Amino acid sequence: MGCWEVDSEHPYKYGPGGFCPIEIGDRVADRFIVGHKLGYGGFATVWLVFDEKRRHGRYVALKVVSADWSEDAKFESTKVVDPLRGYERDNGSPGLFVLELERVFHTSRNGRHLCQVFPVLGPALVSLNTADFRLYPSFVGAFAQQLAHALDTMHALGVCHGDFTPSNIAIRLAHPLDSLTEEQIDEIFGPPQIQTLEFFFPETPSPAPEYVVVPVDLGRLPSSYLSTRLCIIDFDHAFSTRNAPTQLSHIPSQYLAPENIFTQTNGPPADVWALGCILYELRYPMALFQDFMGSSPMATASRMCEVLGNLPREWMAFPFDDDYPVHEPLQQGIEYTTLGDFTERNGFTLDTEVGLIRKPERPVSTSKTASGREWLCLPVPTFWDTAKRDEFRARNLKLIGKDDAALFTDLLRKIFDYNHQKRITARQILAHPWLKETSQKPSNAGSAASSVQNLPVRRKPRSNSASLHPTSPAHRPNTTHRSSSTTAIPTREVRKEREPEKKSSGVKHSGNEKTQILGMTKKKAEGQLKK
Ligand SMILES: Nc1ncnc2c1ncn2[C@@H]1O[C@H](COP(=O)(O)OP(=O)(O)OP(=O)(O)O)[C@@H](O)[C@H]1O
Repeated sequence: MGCWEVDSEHPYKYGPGGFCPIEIGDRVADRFIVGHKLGYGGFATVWLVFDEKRRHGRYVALKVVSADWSEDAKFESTKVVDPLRGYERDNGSPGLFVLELERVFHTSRNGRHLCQVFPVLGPALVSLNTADFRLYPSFVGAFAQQLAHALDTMHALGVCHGDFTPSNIAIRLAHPLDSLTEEQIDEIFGPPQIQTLEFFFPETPSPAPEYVVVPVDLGRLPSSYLSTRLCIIDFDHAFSTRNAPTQLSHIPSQYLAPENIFTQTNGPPADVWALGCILYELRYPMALFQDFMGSSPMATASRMCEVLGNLPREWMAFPFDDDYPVHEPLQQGIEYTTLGDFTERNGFTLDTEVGLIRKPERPVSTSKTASGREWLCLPVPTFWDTAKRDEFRARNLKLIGKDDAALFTDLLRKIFDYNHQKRITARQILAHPWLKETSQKPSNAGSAASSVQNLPVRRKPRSNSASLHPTSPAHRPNTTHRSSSTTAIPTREVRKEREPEKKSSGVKHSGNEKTQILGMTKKKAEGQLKK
């Protein structure tokens, strides 16, 4: 298929049993009119839809699951999350966990798709700390506290998330979008951006839509629409702590816990490991165990060795085939690799990695109409000129202090214990001094109870971001920069160049010239395609 650089699901996801072909303006399940794309994952596409029946409001998020994954046996997890549903009911909403409001089915030429109705949420964490945007430190402590609390609650209720990543954590809206007209929503998000697929699917009828859509940047919502509360989504891979599966986790490689890679063990400690990865990513725009050369369990394990020191001896000698651990009997004639063969070290230990964290300075703003992204993040322009980049950093991105670094490293070391039985629990994380320090700073933006008035004061933005037409550079979609070098030694600088590759939800999209811009309705879309 070749490389696919557009920020959308890969076209190969479409086919019998695969993703549901959906275009802007389509009517799904005889009821939902598709307005914009909100996101995509390995199993589904998620859309901002207008609900003709308005059972849960005018706009909802519709997650349309691939046909094979929609079969009864594969959404068993809904029973698993019953304790979370009960918790939400007892503790009032909106709460920590976002569970489906309703489910319907839709039949496409690729099969029968489960469509889950959810409330519309704000930006996912994955889009808040990237090469182009840095989350203000005032949010870091509050978010860390909420995440540890969510995990602690889940584990206390006997549920493991199993896919705890920055893509599955989102900011709740302060209030629904329902007072906005479709035109106002279009003004906020701009016209949908698409990539046509005729090259991939010359046959008719094609199993794919005519084009795929780049997800909107939910950070373009005015800040008044965003709360400071995080919530956890996507419980598709959740399981009961009493019945943990023995298998390689579905979680993306860079969040895999070592015991999962080497012994297929799943459970609360693996969620905690993933939380450690997320805490680091709240502060640094790159995954800690993301290898420069690519994403796989072996690449992750080798990064663990680099950052944390060698794994136990038996794991260093564990066989991998094609970068995946081999848990079946070994076969003759196959050349397996082991981590023992991996000797490369570039000196990036946990201490040096944490020492590289820079805090963005918050420009003070009082404007409530600034875009959510401006309120949450410092935009970082792309500098090709090193002097300019250094000047920008010196002015806006300050290295974290020694005390902060020492406390944060201490917490991460306790989380990244290779022995999952000795690993700190979510509850113990809540009591760790780093969390206490950072979540109680006076400038803090978001204890669960804080309101917009308690937030740090903000200076009026330089641009006309008060309008519903976001025009500042921070609002414009960014072009993903990809390093063409795959042979260079993975120095920190080179890895930074590659930062944008890992985050692909909501904000970034390819600079591919063929990506087109469309209006909201299908009619408009068709008109553009004919041009
Ligand atoms: N209710 C929502 N409101 C806004 N955006 C959403 C909502 N639900 C999901 N999204 C966006 O869609 C993306 C994909 O959703 P989700 O993680 O549920 O799909 P998935 O196919 O199950 O993903 P995965 O590969 O992680 O299992 C999310 O990362 C998020 O950016």
